[in-house]
Amino acid sequence: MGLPQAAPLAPGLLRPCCQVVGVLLVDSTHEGRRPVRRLSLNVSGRELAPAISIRRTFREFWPDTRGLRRLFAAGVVFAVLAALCEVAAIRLFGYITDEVLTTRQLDAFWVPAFVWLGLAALAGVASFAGSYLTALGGERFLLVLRDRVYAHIQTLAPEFAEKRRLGDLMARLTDDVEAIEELVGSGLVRIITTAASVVFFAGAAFFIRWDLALVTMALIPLFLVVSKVFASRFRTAAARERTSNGAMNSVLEEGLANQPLVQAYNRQGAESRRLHAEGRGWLRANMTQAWLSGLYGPAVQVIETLCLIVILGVGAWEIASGRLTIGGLLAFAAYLAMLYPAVQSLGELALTVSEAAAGSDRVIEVLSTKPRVTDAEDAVEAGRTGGRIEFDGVGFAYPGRGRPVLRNMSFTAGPGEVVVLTGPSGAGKSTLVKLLLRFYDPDSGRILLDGTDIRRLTRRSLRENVTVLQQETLLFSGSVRDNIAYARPDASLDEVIKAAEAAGVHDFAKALPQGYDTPVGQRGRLLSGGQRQRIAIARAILRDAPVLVLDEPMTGLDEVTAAQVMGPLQRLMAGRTTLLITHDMRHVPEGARVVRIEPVPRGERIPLRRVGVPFRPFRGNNCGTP
Ligand SMILES: Nc1ncnc2c1ncn2[C@@H]1O[C@H](COP(=O)(O)OP(=O)(O)OP(=O)(O)O)[C@@H](O)[C@H]1O
Repeated sequence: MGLPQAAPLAPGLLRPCCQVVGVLLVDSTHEGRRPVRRLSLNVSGRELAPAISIRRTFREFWPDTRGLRRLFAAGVVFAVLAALCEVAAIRLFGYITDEVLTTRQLDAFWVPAFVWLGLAALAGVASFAGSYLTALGGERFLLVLRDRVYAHIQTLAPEFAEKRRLGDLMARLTDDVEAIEELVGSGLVRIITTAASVVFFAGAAFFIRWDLALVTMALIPLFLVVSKVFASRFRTAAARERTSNGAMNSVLEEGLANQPLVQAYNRQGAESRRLHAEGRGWLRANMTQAWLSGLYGPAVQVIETLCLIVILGVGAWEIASGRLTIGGLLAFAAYLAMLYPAVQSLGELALTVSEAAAGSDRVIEVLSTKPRVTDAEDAVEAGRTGGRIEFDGVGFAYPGRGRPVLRNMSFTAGPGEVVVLTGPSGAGKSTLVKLLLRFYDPDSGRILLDGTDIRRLTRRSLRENVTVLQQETLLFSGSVRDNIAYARPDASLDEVIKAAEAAGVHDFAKALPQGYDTPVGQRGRLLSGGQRQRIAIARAILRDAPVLVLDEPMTGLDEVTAAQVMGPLQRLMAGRTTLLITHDMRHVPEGARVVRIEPVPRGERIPLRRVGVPFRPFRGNNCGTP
């Protein structure tokens, strides 16, 4: 968001002439640029954007413009061509004034008039081509950037997203990425073409009368001072607007995502008031921007008027003494009428650039977050394993938390076996799964898959061997078929139906309005809990991994539904290594081995993370078989 644009650079060749013919020769096209209303730059906290480094921004993102630089270069060339046409057209206007209007020689009118028309057409085409190519380059750059940031976030453990508010991450992937584009892509084109326009219009004015040009150029710093005075205030107002916009989006996102909770607890009024309070903050921030925009235009107009009055005064004197023609004066004034907005634009660009760099800081922060767990350099592909799991003296504390969650945890589970992990809430059962999937590595001990330490395997191949059925069934908003095939997008419809039959999905899916193509709604909310669970089981069957982790698979299901799910679950478990996390021993299959996990007592500490250091046992063991 920048200050209101004082005047577009290449709005058409007639504009300068209209201004010149007008009484005050003042550019009257000032319009407050409506602030772009985006998602927030900062949703997670109230602090404004951190310090910026433009050089760092270019170092980080310039390589992403590879393949697009020709588009940007062509954008510059066409925009510069359009500006040159403007320069030539103004010159023609001066010529027509002196050779046709003053002398009343109508014959001399036609040639310059047609050339002028030709220039207007050329400028129009060049201007169109310039803005189209720049937009194309800019949009493609955005695509590359967004893909890159999103792909990076996907390499980070789920903890990264869990610790942040969704709105904040969304803002980084949308607004902030856009801000970078405005600096490194189209912004750069704008800077170059605006600077070129300044040189052209100033050069043309100097060409007509260098001494007069020097006098009027002396007033240029006034524009820069005004821009500077307004810029800092505008930046603060814009940052505040983004912060309150973000807060508002967060309230909206949370309120809509938790609508059933809001309505069940009769909190509709409270949620509306929360939105209203944030909306008022947004309103205030926008009003500050509005009055700054409103004031900026007239302030600039006064300076422009002052400049043009000086030109007219000095010009009249020069004409009277025969050193300047009327056409020369009008062309001179027209060049200045084009030059001042261009200078002003440069001042505003500094603001746009600094704002854009603020957004880029937030994206760089994401990109510089390194995954806690990476593949070892000599990591090997696991291939399809037998699925034998061994936890060998595993100890773990979440980063930043001194107190360990797991301590000296040992157990094994082999193919065809069901190991039930049970214990009080918070004992660390789900943490075991995160370690098994290598979202984290243990601080001590090791986890083996078919006898190989999982730190020696690539994460991708390790995870291909493990299927997790989460406590909260996770579905996407696609169709029933999409959700089952998520496990293997290349699966045929027959394979999907086979998995669906084994999971008890087929009967209810057939009865849905569009069968397997019926949308399941946001997070599968158009289905019942039991149906969602069975779709998740079908997905797991289709995936066919040797290790299966069931995290409270019956949570939220009534007895009848739980019984319906039990059959498909047992089919799914058959022949696999199953870790069943549950508090509810009613659904534990016969012959299952039970491992009870106790919370680590308070006051127990864990040595700092030393991956690869031989295991040193702690006192006691928080794992046992009851
Ligand atoms: N990302 C995290 N960062 C820090 N602490 C965490 C994180 N996730 C879980 N914890 C903490 O680790 C402990 C164990 O959590 P975990 O989810 O493994 O327990 P659980 O045995 O699965 O509990 P439940 O039966 O209630 O699901 C808890 O005290 C929890 O607060």
